[in-house]
Amino acid sequence: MRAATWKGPDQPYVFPSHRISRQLRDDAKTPVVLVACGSFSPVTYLHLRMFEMARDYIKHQTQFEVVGGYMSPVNDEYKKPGLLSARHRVNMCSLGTELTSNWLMVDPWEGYQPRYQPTAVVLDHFDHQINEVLGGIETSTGDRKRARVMLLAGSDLINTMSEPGVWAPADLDRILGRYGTFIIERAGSDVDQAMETLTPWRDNIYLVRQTIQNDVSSTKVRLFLKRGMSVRYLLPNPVVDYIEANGLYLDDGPNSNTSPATENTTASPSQAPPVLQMSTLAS
Ligand SMILES: Nc1ncnc2c1ncn2[C@@H]1O[C@H](COP(=O)(O)OP(=O)(O)OP(=O)(O)O)[C@@H](O)[C@H]1O
Ligand SMILES: NC(=O)c1ccc[n+]([C@@H]2O[C@H](COP(=O)(O)O)[C@@H](O)[C@H]2O)c1
Repeated sequence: MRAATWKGPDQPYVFPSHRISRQLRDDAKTPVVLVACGSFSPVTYLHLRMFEMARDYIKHQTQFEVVGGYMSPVNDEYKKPGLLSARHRVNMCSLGTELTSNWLMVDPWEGYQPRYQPTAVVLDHFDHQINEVLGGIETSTGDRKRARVMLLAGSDLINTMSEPGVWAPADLDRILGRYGTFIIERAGSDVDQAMETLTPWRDNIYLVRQTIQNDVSSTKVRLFLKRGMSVRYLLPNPVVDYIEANGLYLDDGPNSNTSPATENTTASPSQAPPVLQMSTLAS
């Protein structure tokens, strides 16, 4: 197995690139690398499925060609409720991607940093690694094309982009103007309203509808685990085994009374745990 296990910030960092397609299949297309930023505490099948939905959409409806996909688990300093250490989250994402997919990877870089890294900085990191360090993607004639790094996110995340104080305006301009995003529709998040505020960047925002609705969330999974209920078939089996072997999520975990922190900004009220979901399960 080639799963990148957590080595810790003291070990030399190596950018994972073992599953990047280094050559374009269709020279006319623009290579794209999908990057999902999030807590992944723990990673679920829905997180993995987001990449497949985006790849199908890209294949059938755009002039892009997907050459790689990454999960980037957020730094511990994000301090969101239920956020387990980056070590465990990276290990779980590695098990989930390496054992269930042939193209997805996990980058531990965010977790290795001494502090929280805003999403714009994370996308800059990927852009640098793929286009400067690796030199982009080769065409059939041996030329090299820059890959577009694009954010992959659920519609709840895009909704926070229209809320004051959560994202620095310069960061939004970099994320949506320079990079762009694929948004996976999420039940309960009205994306149309958010899109109105984001119209300056609408050409760089692609909305992917979920034709088979799946509303698994990490919050619900954590609640099941805390109550001793099964989460099998909501997450990849190796991740379930890892959680059991390490006795994870048996209590509320770290940051249970805090809101997530972002570098430049105040925390978003919408990032608090979903009260409706909690109370629905609390009977
Ligand atoms: N059911 C879903 N539908 C669409 N997008 C989702 C879904 N679950 C998670 N995502 C997206 O996956 C990314 C990472 O999510 P995150 O790790 O915060 O998962 P989560 O399940 O929302 O976590 P939590 O329940 O802890 O808030 C975010 O962009 C989020 O919008
Ligand atoms: N200002 C910012 O860069 C900013 C604001 C809010 C969320 N985020 C990112 O979005 C992701 C959100 O993850 P959660 O949905 O788990 O809270 C995290 O990776 C976080 O870093 C970034």
